[in-house]
Amino acid sequence: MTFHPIPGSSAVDVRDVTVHYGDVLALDKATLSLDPGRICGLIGMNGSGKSTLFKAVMGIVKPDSGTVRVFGGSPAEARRAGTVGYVPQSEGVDWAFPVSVRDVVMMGRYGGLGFTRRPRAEDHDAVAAALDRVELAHLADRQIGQLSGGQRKRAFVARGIAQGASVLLLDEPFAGVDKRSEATITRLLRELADDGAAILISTHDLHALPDLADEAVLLLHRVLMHGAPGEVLKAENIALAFGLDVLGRKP
Ligand SMILES: Nc1ncnc2c1ncn2[C@@H]1O[C@H](COP(=O)(O)OP(=O)(O)OP(=O)(O)O)[C@@H](O)[C@H]1O
Repeated sequence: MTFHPIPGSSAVDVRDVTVHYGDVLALDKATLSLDPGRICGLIGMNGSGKSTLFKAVMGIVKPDSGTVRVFGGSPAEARRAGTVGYVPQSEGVDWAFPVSVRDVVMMGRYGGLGFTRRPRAEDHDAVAAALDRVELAHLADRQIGQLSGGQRKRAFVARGIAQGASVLLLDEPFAGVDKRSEATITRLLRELADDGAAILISTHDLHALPDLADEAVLLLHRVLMHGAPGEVLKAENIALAFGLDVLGRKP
């Protein structure tokens, strides 16, 4: 693979990034950087640009202006090299697709090569280890759609683990997820961060954030605020991002 990380650079560096879809402004000079070993919660209302930010970090959406760097290099190359892992929103996945849980996790091993390469012993070992880590080894042969919401998320986290991603992007990982899966995913993410991964999580679950994240970002097309979760989650700051008064005061 042709990805060459630059030592000492941030895991993710998004600088002054603007993205339009036609006339719709999705990101407006968004600036954000994230270091290895850190978990960052991304908070913003529907349509505030969270998924677009993820797509920019994956090199799938090209900014109109501004720059995105992953470990100092090109985001698309980082994704193709397996450096960036993605746990999609449930809505974005075709759950009827005829693949097993093991197949989904194996996809993390193929990178840009597609399915033309036969898995080697080391690929099988990495997949088995990742399934163990998310506590899904016993369900490896099930079709992916035959898992609960939380188990599906864990399967995609396992894909990121199997590919050895150093940047993990999770889009609403706790939506429709039972408490056990939430606890497993939270514990795993902390372990992955302790191993040096940089983790960006979009979530509407504001209560879970202080236990989950080291830092938080409020997004409303722009980055309104980036800091410690306790500070970012203050009612007046949340009100700014969501355009409402969460304390119930009259404007
Ligand atoms: N492919 C697209 N074509 C046109 N407009 C788009 C497209 N994708 C996103 N948008 C628009 O860009 C803006 C940002 O969308 P985005 O999906 O990034 O927000 P989000 O914060 O992830 O929302 P949600 O919480 O609902 O998932 C929205 O106004 C959305 O309607």
